[in-house]
Formats: sequence, C-alpha cells, structure tokens
Amino acid sequence: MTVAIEIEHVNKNYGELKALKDINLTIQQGEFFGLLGPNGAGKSTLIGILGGLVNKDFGRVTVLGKDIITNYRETKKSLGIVPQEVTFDPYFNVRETLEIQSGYFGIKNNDKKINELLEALGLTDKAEIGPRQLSGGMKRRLLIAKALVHDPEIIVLDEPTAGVDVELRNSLWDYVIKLNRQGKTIILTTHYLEEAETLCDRIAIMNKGEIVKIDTKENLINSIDKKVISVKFADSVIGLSEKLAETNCKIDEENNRIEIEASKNDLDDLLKFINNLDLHIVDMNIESAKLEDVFIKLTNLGGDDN
Ligand SMILES: Nc1ncnc2c1ncn2[C@@H]1O[C@H](COP(=O)(O)OP(=O)(O)OP(=O)(O)O)[C@@H](O)[C@H]1O
Repeated sequence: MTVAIEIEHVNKNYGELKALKDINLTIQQGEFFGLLGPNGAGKSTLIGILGGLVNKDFGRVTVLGKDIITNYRETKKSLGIVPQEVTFDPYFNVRETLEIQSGYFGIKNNDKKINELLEALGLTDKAEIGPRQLSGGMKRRLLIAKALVHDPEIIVLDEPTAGVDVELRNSLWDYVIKLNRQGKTIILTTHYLEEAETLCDRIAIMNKGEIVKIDTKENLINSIDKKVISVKFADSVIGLSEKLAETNCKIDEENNRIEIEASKNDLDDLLKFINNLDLHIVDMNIESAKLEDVFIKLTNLGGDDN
C-alpha cells in the first residue's frame, strides 16, 4: 500500500495556545478517512498545514512521499482541498472560475473535467452566471468543483456539507464515493457524525490539539458497550416505573413505549425480564452504539474535563 499522507510530530502554537500538539498520522492511498473533533480541536489548522496555508512550528508532512515544504508545487498538485470558507472572485462566472483554476495548474482545455464536475455537482445550468448570483449552497458546490479541477489524487473536504441541502449532500456523496472507488484518497472533516459513520473507513478523533483515538469505524463503535432496547406494548405501561426502577429506563406512557439502555452482557436477562412483564409486545427495536457515543466519550462533551 502507498502512503498518501504522513504527518510526523507536527506542532503548531498560536501564541500561548497549543493548537496542535505532536500530531502523528499516516493515511494510506485509497482510504476514506474521517478527521473528527469538536470546534477548536485543530482540524482546520492541520488541513491548513497540509495545504500550505498555515506554517507548522515543528514536524514533517509528506504527500505521496514528498515533503510539502521542499516539494511544494508537486505536493500541491496531488491535493484538492475544499476549505470551509467560501470566497470567489466576483468578476468571473462559474465556468470561467473553473477554467482559471485549471490554469493555475497549467491545465488547458479542461472542458471534459469541468463539465463532469458541473454535472456531478448540479451546476450545469449555472455555468454562465457569476458567484454573486449563486445561493450559499451553490457557492459551496463551486468551491468543491474548484478544488477538483486538476483531478487530484488526495481530496480533503473540510466540512463540505455545512449549510447544504439534503439533495446536494446526497449527490455530493455519490460523486465522492465514486472518486474513492476510482482510487482517490478522501479526507473528510464534518460535524455530521452520521455522515462520517456512513462514509469513512477509518477515523481519527481530535480534541484540544491532540489525536485522542484513531481506529477503524467498526472498532471505534464496538468499543462502546451500549444497547438501547425500545419496546412498544399494546397494553398501558402506567405503573411500570417501579418494576423497571433497577434499569436505565425511559417510560413513554402516552405511546405505551419503554426505552432501556443496557450493556451487551445484560441483554439476555433484560429480554427475559421484558417478556415476564406479561404485556403484549407490538414492536421492538435494539440499537447498538453509534459513532456519536464514541465521540462524546472521547471528547468529554458529556462532562468532566481531563
Ligand atoms: N489564525 C489563528 N490565530 C489564532 N488562533 C487560531 C488561529 N486559527 C485557529 N486558531 C485557534 O486554534 C485552535 C484550533 O482551531 P481550528 O480552526 O484548527 O479548529 P477546528 O477543529 O477546525 O474547529 P472547527 O470545528 O470549529 O472548524 C482554536 O482554539 C482556534 O481558536
């Protein structure tokens, strides 16, 4: 396997603030990699370093084996970074913006790729209008197209779906999945954890300038011992609270529903217990832990500071 990105001992301080503390990370070519973390964790700073927009204080970053400082031009060509902030030159229409961007990479006659991107991102009928006339979501589509005109090997998406409607999200993900299947490496930051759970193979969770965990999505989710059992009964659940006092349970008396959170080891006992309640069961659902549970645990969003 070829290494797409190697980050070694990267540090970045803003005055007293340690924005990145000794970051080490290897991403293989062809991975769909998630970089997650709460606001201020350091994700954009790390992406900024990768794209040459932020200077690191210490450490080394290579893209496809080439150092990003000593091989700036070459590594820049391998990367397509979609930034969070939306800025355009208002004097050029959508197509011209993409042609100019192609020109930065020395690519002439890039119509095939430009048309493919316009189509994939639903911008074909907006090709001749200026960025000022585009809605917020369409500007974001243009930003994504702009980062991809030079057909980069590694695509970095920094919150690409923030403020974007469901339709674009779905078409954007279809396109990104297609690129990934073609062998492109995808690095995604998002606050939509369900999106990361669906798309990413491996995930790094950052907090306060550090990578607190890195693993496959499956291993991360399996590390949380949690099952949520919800049961809908035909009969009233009024009066159950006493019987269920020992469990971590929510009772919805209006809809005859109970929801119990338990560990995997308790499942067998719990299901027997529910059966012994002698109520007629209409529906039952057992949910496992989600990426969100892992995220909350590792970033301490639930409580005590470390
Ligand atoms: N140019 C800057 N000057 C000073 N501090 C900065 C600068 N850029 C970022 N920071 C600080 O560095 C820390 C990391 O910020 P960064 O934008 O990398 O976080 P993030 O994980 O991308 O957050 P978000 O999810 O909100 O985008 C934050 O505390 C932020 O305030």
